[in-house]
Amino acid sequence: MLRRPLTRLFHQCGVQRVSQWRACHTDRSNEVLMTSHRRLAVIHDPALNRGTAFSNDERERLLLRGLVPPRQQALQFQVKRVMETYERQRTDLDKFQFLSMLMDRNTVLFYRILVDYFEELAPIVYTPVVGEACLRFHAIYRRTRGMYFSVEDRPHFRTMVYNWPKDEVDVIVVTDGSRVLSLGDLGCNSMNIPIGKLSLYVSAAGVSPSRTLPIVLDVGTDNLELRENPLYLGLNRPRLRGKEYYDLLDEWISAIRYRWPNTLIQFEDFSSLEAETLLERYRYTSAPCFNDDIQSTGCIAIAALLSSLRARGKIMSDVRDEKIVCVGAGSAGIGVCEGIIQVMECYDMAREKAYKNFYMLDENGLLGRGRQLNGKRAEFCRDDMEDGMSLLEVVRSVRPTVLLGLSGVGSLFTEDVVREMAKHVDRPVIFPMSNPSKSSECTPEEAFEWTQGRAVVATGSPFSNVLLEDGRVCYTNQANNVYSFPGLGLAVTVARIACVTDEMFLAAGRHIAELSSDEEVKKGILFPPVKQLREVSAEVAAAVVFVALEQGLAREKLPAWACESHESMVQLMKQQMWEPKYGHLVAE
Ligand SMILES: NC(=O)C1=CN([C@@H]2O[C@H](COP(=O)(O)OP(=O)(O)OC[C@H]3O[C@@H](n4cnc5c(N)ncnc54)[C@H](OP(=O)(O)O)[C@@H]3O)[C@@H](O)[C@H]2O)C=CC1
Ligand SMILES: CC(=O)C(=O)O
Ligand SMILES: [Mg+2]
Repeated sequence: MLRRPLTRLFHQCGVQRVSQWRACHTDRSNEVLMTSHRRLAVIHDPALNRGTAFSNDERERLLLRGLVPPRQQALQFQVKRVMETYERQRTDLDKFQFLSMLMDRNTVLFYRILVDYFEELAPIVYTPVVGEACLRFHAIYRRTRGMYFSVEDRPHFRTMVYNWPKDEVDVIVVTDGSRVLSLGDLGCNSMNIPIGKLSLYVSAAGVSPSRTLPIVLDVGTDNLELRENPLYLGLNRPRLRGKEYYDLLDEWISAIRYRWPNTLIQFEDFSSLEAETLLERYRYTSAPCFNDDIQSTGCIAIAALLSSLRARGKIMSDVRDEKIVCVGAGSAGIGVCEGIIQVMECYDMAREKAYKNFYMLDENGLLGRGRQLNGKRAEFCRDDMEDGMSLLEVVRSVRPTVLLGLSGVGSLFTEDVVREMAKHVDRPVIFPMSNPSKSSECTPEEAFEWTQGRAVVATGSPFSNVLLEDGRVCYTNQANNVYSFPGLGLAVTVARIACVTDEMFLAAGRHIAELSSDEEVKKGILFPPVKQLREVSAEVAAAVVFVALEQGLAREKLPAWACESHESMVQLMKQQMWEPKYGHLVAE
């Protein structure tokens, strides 16, 4: 990606004269993989392995003759074989494991099928199945991937970062496993989350896989069941908290920055208090970082809401008139409502006034009069309403236009609630955004049935469209932060963005809202489907880069032609994407 050019192409050289080999992906990113391995070492390195696809020439030069079956096969036939075996896996968890093993075996082949069959495979490597895989991580563990930094490693953080074999890392996704989807504290079992997120950076935005690094911070867990399980792979100690926790995080981030000063860090699935504190602590002081659950979720919610205005025949500035009930006042709920407030501000609404459009509930009901709260939550507290009102009472009294679910609790949007809402609005906007699927506040089927197909629906995990009894098809959307973070990562990598700002997510969200045609949005299709995520990511990346240029945060000098228009910037972003295909092997 706008970096090292290919140096020496060396096809013809004989093996005796060659001491080192370089596997080179002649993809558009001009990425060069270095290796001094030969024979089985090449086959056992997923970044270099190409299994039956090694050419005769490569077999000769890498001393692989006889170590792979004789017939040379093109990638497309490998894809066919892999997909046939994949289809034979019995359960979703079997499919997850099958794909993990493929990822460990052959990077190009893994990403080829992930890109080509994205719609079918994303729910396996990502939500919902990744949740099940985290619950079972200790039981199904096969091979290490990424890095673990535990409390006990603390004195070694600065040196252990050098144990990672790559000098160049574009994106790190890190979790402390304290709030994994809606599954709670899973400690070290959370590793599949950063791995899954990074596989989306690669497949959905063309970030180079060799430049990604998944990390778990093992600061202990309060999940006693896991701790007492002899197969659990994390430390058997309670979670570190307070000053000690933040000191450890400071040391970790300083070690990371010591080796990789410009790498993008994505904070993922930290529990709310830590998520918000860490974001405020590092967002402006340390090179690019963001919190996915707060900021990227805000981005896709902005997109879904603005697009829903189009679906309802309104204009974008009508966002100021929305009455929004948000169930869930954690990092995602706050991130989403904060994002929508920023949109309202864009349409000249004062922030203090904008808060009045929101009604937020937590486990104790409405955040109302007299509730003692800290931080951003306090701003959403309604002094004009009784504290603790139930969701049904709130919906009855407020008559909301929008109902958001970010509670992590399935089935909270009951028939009573949805029918009550639908009495007062033509097209109720219902976004049950919690993950995984069983935590969805309602299913699209329920939302459509209880509103006679009038609802505009977007869920966090994927659900199918719904066929009503009268033959109408009702469309569902996946309002998931996967629409946001891969494109952001591509933008940060290509333009070497120094700092990730809220304005970048805002611009991306507003742009995604315009990607569907009028005809599509009228049907309730709010943005392009996940199978078009590569295109969406290029659009998101372009929108983000323009904000970075405006804010003086892009350190890379981008080609002038690309800066001429949004379309040209999209073009540049597409050109910079890593493509899963075999390049030529070249020698050093
Ligand atoms: N679609 C997407 O892209 C994304 C979805 N999410 C999903 O959002 C959900 C929440 O994430 P996050 O905010 O980080 O989690 P948190 O645990 O921080 O927050 C959950 C919030 O829901 C509240 N809550 C719990 N039970 C109820 C209930 N019965 N009624 C009303 N409110 C309730 C909690 O209340 P209290 O504070 O009292 O405990 C808390 O405010 C998860 O399922 C996550 O997977 C997250 C990020 C992205
Ligand atoms: C999607 C996501 O980030 C979450 O559910 O936490
Ligand atoms: Mg998350």
